[in-house]
Amino acid sequence: MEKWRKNMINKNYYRATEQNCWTGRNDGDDWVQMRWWQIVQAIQLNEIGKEELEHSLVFLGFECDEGVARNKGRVGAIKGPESLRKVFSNLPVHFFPYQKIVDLGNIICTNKNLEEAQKHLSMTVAMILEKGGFPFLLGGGHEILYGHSVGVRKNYPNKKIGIVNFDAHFDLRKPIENIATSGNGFYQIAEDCKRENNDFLYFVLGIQESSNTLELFDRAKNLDVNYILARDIHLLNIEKIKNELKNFLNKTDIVCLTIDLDVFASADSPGVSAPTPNGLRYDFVFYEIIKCLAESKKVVSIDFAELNPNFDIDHRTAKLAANIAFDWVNLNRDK
Ligand SMILES: N=CN[C@@H](CCC(=O)O)C(=O)O
Ligand SMILES: [Mn+2]
Ligand SMILES: [Mn+2]
Repeated sequence: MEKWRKNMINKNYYRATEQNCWTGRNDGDDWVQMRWWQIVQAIQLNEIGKEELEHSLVFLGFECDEGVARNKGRVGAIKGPESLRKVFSNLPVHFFPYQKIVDLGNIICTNKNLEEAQKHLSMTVAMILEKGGFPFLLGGGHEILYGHSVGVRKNYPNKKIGIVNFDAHFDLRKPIENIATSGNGFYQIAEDCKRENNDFLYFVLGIQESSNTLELFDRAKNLDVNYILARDIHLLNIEKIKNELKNFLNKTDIVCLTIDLDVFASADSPGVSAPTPNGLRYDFVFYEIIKCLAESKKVVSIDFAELNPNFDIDHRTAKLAANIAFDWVNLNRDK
């Protein structure tokens, strides 16, 4: 029996999604009338065969905010996956029959054992990739990133893996006694890279000077992190940003994309642990960056992190994430 399958039969870290959680407005059954809820197929982890994930976008939730709690943030991201599924449900289908969507359910962390939950996440991500799917991960605190990236590394041990992060924060805190949090995922990855003799290829866009200490800036410099401040992400700089991103992408074979929703302005994205009043907008510039990533054809997986429905006025943050998801799928559809 495959290792991931054996582990998943122990249900401590996994909850399947019921098909009926995918529901929404019904405009009819013709494919030009359809919404995502009508095409998503909920499949239990232990039921899948190879053909079911091939060329599929595969949702996998990470019901966890233990990393946020350990980082002294506002908890609530454990309910992020549920909220994301709700807003994704009503998105119109602009790609059928090009794109199949599967929902594999959630990795859960109900016992504070974050490290074990991250292991299960990584195992499942590796399995999805191995079976030809595109992991589309629904957080969860930004501790989702570590499990995500370890899973990608498992499946691609010899590739140059770049990580592109949209975030107000570097997430380069030094772990105390090896404890994972939502604020140290990139430090953990940097350490792994050092140990395994891999390049640490990290590009982060949207950094706020006022949300990161000089120590973190220093660490970013020492680790050769490419970063662009939120303040420098605007129309006048668009060619420069795209060039920097393309130069980074050229150093990589494949890329994981992670979107910490606190990168956006808190007016648009209030539902996070650490809101950012002067964050990014989802405007033309952000779309151009996403388009540049899609055109590279190097992105193998995505996660959305830090959605905290407790503070999400009008579901603004979840809907913003849904818009990114919508654009991402349409930018990548086969024409
Ligand atoms: N995931 C990262 N979170 C931020 C939290 C900042 C805050 O709570 O204000 C960090 O660790 O720096
Ligand atoms: Mn952040
Ligand atoms: Mn983060």
